[in-house]
Amino acid sequence: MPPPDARPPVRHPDAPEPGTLLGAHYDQCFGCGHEQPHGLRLDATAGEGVSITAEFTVQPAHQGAPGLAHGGVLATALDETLGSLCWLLQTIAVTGRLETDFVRPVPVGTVLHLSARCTAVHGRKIFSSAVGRIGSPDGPVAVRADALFIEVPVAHFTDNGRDEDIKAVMENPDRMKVTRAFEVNP
Ligand SMILES: CCCCCCCCCCCCCCCC(=O)SCCNC(=O)CCNC(=O)[C@H](O)C(C)(C)COP(=O)(O)OP(=O)(O)OC[C@H]1O[C@@H](n2cnc3c(N)ncnc32)[C@H](O)[C@@H]1OP(=O)(O)O
Repeated sequence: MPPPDARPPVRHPDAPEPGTLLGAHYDQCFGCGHEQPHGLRLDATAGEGVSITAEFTVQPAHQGAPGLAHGGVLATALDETLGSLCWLLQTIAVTGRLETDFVRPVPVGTVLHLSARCTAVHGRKIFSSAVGRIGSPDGPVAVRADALFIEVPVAHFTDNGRDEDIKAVMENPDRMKVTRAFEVNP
């Protein structure tokens, strides 16, 4: 829960307009990267205020039980959607805590409609919530989550990421949309 002196989130003046398809922040991201063969390839769209909508289709590679999505995959979809809120805050942040409720089983082939909103900001801490619905934006709730993201410097990635992957991004910054959008210079 946000502390009492947390402030409401403020949409950054340079945030993408509502309705803008955000695209992958990194082509190898398991959540949104289009070069990641078994990833979720989640497509997120900027909403009003500090909110996001996103969709992903559950593939056979995402199974846990036969014909059903793995819970970890569903948590990833929530995590990725919540992470996309950073575009609207124009902040670089990572998940510190993700509390997930699995409400209904999600069959393979389902289009999961996700929505996320930032609820409060306190210093480096970003509080947010998300929900995933089956089949349509008004469909039955399958999963929901509350999250705490923590703002980090770029050094979080350059100091900790595997060298060859960091080097590959530095050699071709277009592989990582974030480096362009936030004018990050690793
Ligand atoms: C070339 C490169 C370009 C890079 C361009 C950028 C790319 C952008 C990609 C983004 C990608 C997104 C993808 C999807 C989102 C993921 O999945 S991100 C991946 C999963 N997450 C992680 O790997 C994070 C691992 N954890 C950590 O590194 C560290 O624990 C953290 C989260 C950075 C926090 O460490 P810290 O900076 O030392 O902060 P710390 O002082 O401990 O905590 C700060 C505050 O947060 C609170 N806090 C911290 N953790 C927690 C927790 N788990 N529960 C409750 N409170 C907590 C603390 O109590 C503290 O509160 P206050 O005292 O200020 O009130």
